[in-house]
Order: sequence, then C-alpha cells, then structure tokens
Amino acid sequence: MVRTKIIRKPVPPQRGSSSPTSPLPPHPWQFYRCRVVHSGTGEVLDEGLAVFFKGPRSFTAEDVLELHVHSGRAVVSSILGALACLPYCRLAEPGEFTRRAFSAGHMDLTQVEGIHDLINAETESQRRVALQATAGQVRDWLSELRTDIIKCLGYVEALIDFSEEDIEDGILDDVKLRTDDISRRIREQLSNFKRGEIMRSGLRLAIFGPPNVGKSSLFNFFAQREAAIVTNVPGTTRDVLEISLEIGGLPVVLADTAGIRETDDVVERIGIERAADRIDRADLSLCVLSLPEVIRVEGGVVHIDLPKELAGKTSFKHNYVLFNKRDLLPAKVADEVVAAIEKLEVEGAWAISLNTGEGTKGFIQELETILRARYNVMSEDNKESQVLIGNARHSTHLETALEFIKAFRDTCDGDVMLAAEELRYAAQSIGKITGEIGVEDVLDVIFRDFCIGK
Ligand SMILES: Nc1nc2c(ncn2[C@@H]2O[C@H](COP(=O)(O)OP(=O)(O)OP(=O)(O)O)[C@@H](O)[C@H]2O)c(=O)[nH]1
Ligand SMILES: [Mg+2]
Repeated sequence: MVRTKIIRKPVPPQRGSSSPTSPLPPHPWQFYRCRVVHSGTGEVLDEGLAVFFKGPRSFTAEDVLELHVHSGRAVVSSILGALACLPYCRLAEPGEFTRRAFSAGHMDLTQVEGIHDLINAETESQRRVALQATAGQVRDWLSELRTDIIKCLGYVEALIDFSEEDIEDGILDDVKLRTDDISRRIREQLSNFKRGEIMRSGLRLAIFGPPNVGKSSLFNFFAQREAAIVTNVPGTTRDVLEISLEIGGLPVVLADTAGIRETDDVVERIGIERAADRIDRADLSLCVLSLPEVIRVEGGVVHIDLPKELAGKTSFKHNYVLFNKRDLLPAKVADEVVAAIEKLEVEGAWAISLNTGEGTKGFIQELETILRARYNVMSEDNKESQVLIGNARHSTHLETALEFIKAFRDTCDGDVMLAAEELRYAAQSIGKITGEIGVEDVLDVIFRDFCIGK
C-alpha cells in the first residue's frame, strides 16, 4: 500500500528499541515515539511523536500522519525538505487542509470562516465568536432558517397545485405569520452584525476634550507606556495617535486627539480638524475635562459646567466624561463633586486623578462593564446560546434574503405563483452563506487569506 509505505518512510521502526514505534499498519489515534529520518540519506533529523489519523475520521476525511517535532526553524525546514523528497508528497497550499475538509463535507463555509477568524483572533471576544462559528452554531441557525423558508414554500406550492377547496382555510395567513417571524429573526441578527463587526475590527474609542486636561496622560494610562508626549504646554498633541488594546475582553482602537480650542496656529487647527473627524467616526468617545476648570462652588454647593463648545461638537448625552485632576481640589470639594456629577445628564462620568491614580480602578471597572453590556452580545449569561453573524458576506446574503421575503409578503395576496419564486430566492440566499449553493466563486476568496498548515 502506497499510503502505509509513505507513512513508514519518515518514521521507520527503531531497531533494538522496546518502545512501540509505528507498527505496520500503524494503529490510528495513538501517539508513538519516533525518530524522523531522511528517507534518502537515512540521517536522523529529530525525535518526536507520530500519530496516524485514519480517514474518514480525520480533519480532512483522508488518512493523515501527524508528526510532533521540535519547533526550531532548522528542524522544521529539514523535515519539510525530507518529506518533499518522498513520492506523492508536497507542501500544502494555504488553507488546503480546511479546503479538503470542506470538500469532504466535514464543515460548511461558516465553519471554514470561523477557523480563519479563530487563527486570527486577538482578543477573548473574537476567540469566542470565532469558536461559535467553528462549532457549527452559525450553520445550525442558518439551516433552521432555510428549512423554515422551504416549509413556507411547500405550503405555497400546495396552494398552487391544489384548488382552494382541497386546502385547509387560512394556509396563506399561516405562511404570512411564519415569514414575518423569519424576517424578525434575520433582522435581529443583522442588528447584531454591527456589534459583531466591532468584535472583528475593534471598537473605535476616541479621547477628546480641551487642551492640557490629561487626554494624553489617559492614553498612556490605557497603553501602560509613554505612547504619547505629555507636557504642561496646552496644545502638545497635534496629530491623532492610535493604539490597539483590549478593554473588558473587547478589542478597542483607542485614539488620542488634539485639544479642542480656538486657535490661529495653522498646524494646531489642522490637528483640531482631524480630532473632530476622528470623534465623528468613533463608535464611542470619552471626553476628558480638568475638574478645577469646570467646577463652580455657589453657597457651599458644587456645580459642574460642561463646556458648551464641546457639547456642540458631540452630544454629551451619548458620551462619557472623565473629570481629571481631582487631586488639585481641596478634599472637601472633591467629596462633593460626586453628587454634582450625578446631576449631570451623561451616560457615564467619573472623577479621577491620573497623577495619583485615585478613582482610576473604579473607572476602568465601570467602563469595562459598560462596554461589555453595550457591545458584547456574547455576555457571560447567554454566550452559549446566542448566534452571532460577524461576517460581511453573511450579512449581505441575509439582507438579500430579507428583501426576497419582503417581496413575497408584498405579492402573495396577488399572484401566488410569482410570490413563491421570491421564497425560493430567499432560501437560495441562505444556502449561499453555508456553501450549499453557488460555492465555487467564493472559495478562492475565502481560502486566499488562510495560513499554510491549516
Ligand atoms: N495635577 C494633575 N496633573 C495632571 C493630571 N493628569 C495630567 N496632568 C498634567 O496635565 C498636563 C497635561 O497633560 P496631558 O496629558 O499632556 O494633557 P492633554 O489633554 O493631552 O493636553 P494637549 O495634548 O495639550 O491637549 C501634564 O503636565 C500632566 O502631567 C492629574 O490627574 N493631576
Ligand atoms: Mg495630549
């Protein structure tokens, strides 16, 4: 057998050894200690472990020999070189293992895309979402949806094939209710898509505010290094600075921006325009203000005046405000600031000092909770059950399916025959996501970005 011969060539039995080394034929799904040798020269290249996966119960559904060797570059390249000398052996193309598994029907396209995302996952949430797709939860949700559409199609076709008298009353009304429910489920997933996008590309969080309030100090606090220049000169930051980090398990692209103020300085003005643009494009913005500059004490009561020009730039109601430099206030005033903050109409506000670290722990904890609740649909409670569409290809086909279902609803009271076509197209759109229909044209695009060895 060619297969067994090939398996034995790089890992021949060790003479004089009592350990069980690759018997002929090898027992599947068992690890064997082995010496990996060059079949031409007989040179031992490394010592490791070999395991034989017998098809079809293997990842690709084919027979697979897996070698576990030391990871040094020289070891790996000498072994790959030796294997390439064997007949029938060559290096796999990027994504070839997954592509073979897909061709063998071991996975659908959503699982393939899940593997790609899992390999590239940089944060906890990305890992979770990708794993869900890999485990087939996206596929299951879609196939249930497609089955339901096909069921509706079946009822409509029955209406067409048999005369009204032979059919129970209210069949069409029932189909209408069912298609409405299908549309609702699709819409729900599409609204999750935006949040899914954030998990894939990172939540854009922009820090903004007047000059010299501590925006860059906050940026450095998140980065845990001196990523931005901090000085006591107002207008220090000119350009937009960005770093990628993780807050509460969510991927975040954090931006530090120039302090917003009226200025005649040409360079600073450009920086402020860039800041405004970055704030507009942000998913969420965090306004930093200096407490001594915004508080007013009247009759012993502390008031906070939010700067109007900033409020005009971006609504405070939909943003978060960080009152910094709390250490510069007298202790009594600092305590009363909390009550004044509660009166503000903002979604979240904190009084902290980036210099002393006061209040920073609570701020981070609360910010994490807010971000998780707002953007992470995979919360701790429902992460197992919730399906998430986090892929532009999926959402495009879902949107198309939704349009076809809408077209069905608009026409089903007239020509049922034409309306049935719309349902057929809707089912096809769903089938395109999992790869059941029209798969060839998308395969190359999907596998193009895969790494070698997967
Ligand atoms: N007392 C005190 N000073 C602070 C605090 N946070 C920052 N600073 C100081 O405030 C000054 C300005 O800090 P930056 O972080 O550069 O402020 P910025 O908002 O980025 O300033 P621009 O880039 O000019 O808009 C620096 O001297 C910081 O050391 C704080 O909590 N308390
Ligand atoms: Mg700055």
